[in-house]
Amino acid sequence: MQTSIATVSISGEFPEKLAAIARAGFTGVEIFENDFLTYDASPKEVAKMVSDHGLEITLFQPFRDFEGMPDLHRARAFERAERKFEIMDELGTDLMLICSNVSPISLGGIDRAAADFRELGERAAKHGVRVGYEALAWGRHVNDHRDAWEVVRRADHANVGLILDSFHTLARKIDPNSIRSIPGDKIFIVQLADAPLFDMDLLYWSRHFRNMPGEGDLPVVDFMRAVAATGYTGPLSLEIFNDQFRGGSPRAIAEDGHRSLVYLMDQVQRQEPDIRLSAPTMPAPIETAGVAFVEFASSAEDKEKLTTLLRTLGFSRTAKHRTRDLDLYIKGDIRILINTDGTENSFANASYSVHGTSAYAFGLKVADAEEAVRRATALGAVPFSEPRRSGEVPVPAIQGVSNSVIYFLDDSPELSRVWEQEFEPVADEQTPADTKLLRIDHLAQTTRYDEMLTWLLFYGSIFSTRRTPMVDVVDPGGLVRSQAIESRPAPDFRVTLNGADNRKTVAGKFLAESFGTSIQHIALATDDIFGTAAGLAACGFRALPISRNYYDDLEARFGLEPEFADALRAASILYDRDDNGEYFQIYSQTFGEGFFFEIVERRGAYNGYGAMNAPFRIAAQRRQLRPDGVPR
Ligand SMILES: O=C(O)c1ccc(O)c(O)c1
Ligand SMILES: [Mg+2]
Repeated sequence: MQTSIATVSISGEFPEKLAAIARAGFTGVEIFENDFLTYDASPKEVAKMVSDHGLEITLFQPFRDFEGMPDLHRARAFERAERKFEIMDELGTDLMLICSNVSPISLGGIDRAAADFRELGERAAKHGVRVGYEALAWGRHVNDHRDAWEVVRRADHANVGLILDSFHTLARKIDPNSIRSIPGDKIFIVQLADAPLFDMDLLYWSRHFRNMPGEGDLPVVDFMRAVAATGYTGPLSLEIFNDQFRGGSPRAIAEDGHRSLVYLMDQVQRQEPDIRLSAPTMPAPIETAGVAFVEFASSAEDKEKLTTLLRTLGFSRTAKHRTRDLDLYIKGDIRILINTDGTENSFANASYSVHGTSAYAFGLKVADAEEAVRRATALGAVPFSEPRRSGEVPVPAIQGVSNSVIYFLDDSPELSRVWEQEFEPVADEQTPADTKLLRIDHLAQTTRYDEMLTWLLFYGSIFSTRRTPMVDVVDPGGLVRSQAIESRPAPDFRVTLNGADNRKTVAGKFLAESFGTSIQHIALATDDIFGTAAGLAACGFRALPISRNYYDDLEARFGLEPEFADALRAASILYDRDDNGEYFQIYSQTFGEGFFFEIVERRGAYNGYGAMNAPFRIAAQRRQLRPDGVPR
């Protein structure tokens, strides 16, 4: 599988772009003419830079306003094209993209366009190059790949072919299956891009909001299945115009791009098993059966606040590691580890030094832990391992969001032994009451807004998941965007990703002051919220106090019985309801730089996260962080 990406997709200067593209594993690059024109080097020098990176130039583009021009302009268009053919010779590439004409003076007519392309094909042949015709979604006369194909078919020249671009086809809602009848050898290159669904001017949408396949809402997999059915075996080339990517990290964007292509082809292969694709093979998307544990990094002095908080939540210290300073707290099915191991080469220790006390790792229950790592690494994730001490079980792991670690546990004899083998039980003081906590409902990870797509793609490609729509959460300090990813078929593993733009929001402050820790809160599930509230009170838990106004509004909004509203208010329980069921939430006070626990009960088939309640939670947290409401 030849992978390629257009230079426009990546930020930075030309050399930086090329380095990032090569490093991410692409074999080819589309030279976007402007990137080349604005860079001060001869075509030969650029050719050398590209080949020094082990890359091939798959395409030179775009050439605009060529076909169907009135006479005088027509001659000029051919002269312009020939000048570019000369440059292409020095660049060492043989394919140029011609996008459909947008000029108001251009004349329509399929046969006129075909005649122009036939003549251009003749000239291209003399230069030993080929030209490909792409229908821009906003082309003046040609804006549909089916019409572009008809032009190419009628031009009937070996050096003239079709260029498909998923955005142009899918943005216009053209059935991608119309591609299946095009001969694969007449498709000269395939450009791929996804985009979030917006009802917006096509050109503006395309130039600013494209994103990597799998990051948006377009049916790029269906598009690519149709392309694969034609027998096309040429490069898959990303062409992503995105304002955020232009300013992003060249390396991260290139890595996301490569992951998106590998993931796309994996999906195509699974859905089109009869087509032989040269895509890497890997295990199927990982199904997860929930969070096995969350591990905090801390120090002997610092851990007290956390252990106190855990005790008020009804946890007790159940076991300790046989050779490390690592304590295990259990409540229900929830396992929390506190790692205060000060060994110099321990990742927990390094993590604590940078971030302070924080949840730096979690473990997921899967069917086959080794296989999970194999899929993740096939998709570009980095395996994680640490020096082991004698008696320690090697638990397969990968690096996760922002320097976190994801471990995988399965029921194999070796891995299912890990708790008994590595930990010895301790007789701990029991908490005074049962808080009825059962399991981890979800993990909430905070990232910078511009990294959200990276992590959505990370989880979405490796695991079998579904995404909920993105919601805006208003913090007085700015907007925080939140999107949940849930395991499929059963939503046993849920992550909410919260993207913070600035450090004035509660989420942004947490991110800034913990130097990029990701897990900001852990939601624990109960099936008896009022029983839990009573247990928590007996354990000395102090809930985040919620304003009276909230409850008055709640009562009115849902028409609650006053006694029920009073019960909610008395225990600082937040409430939500939709057509599927009900949701109850209790928040802990914040800890450290803004970490907290949440306790939730889902009744019926409620599947949300109480987004409507988030502003009230945030306001309450801001009151706590500083009396005047501004987080320090
Ligand atoms: O936005 C554009 O003009 C443009 C140019 C070249 C392309 O290949 C494309 O898809 C869009
Ligand atoms: Mg294109």
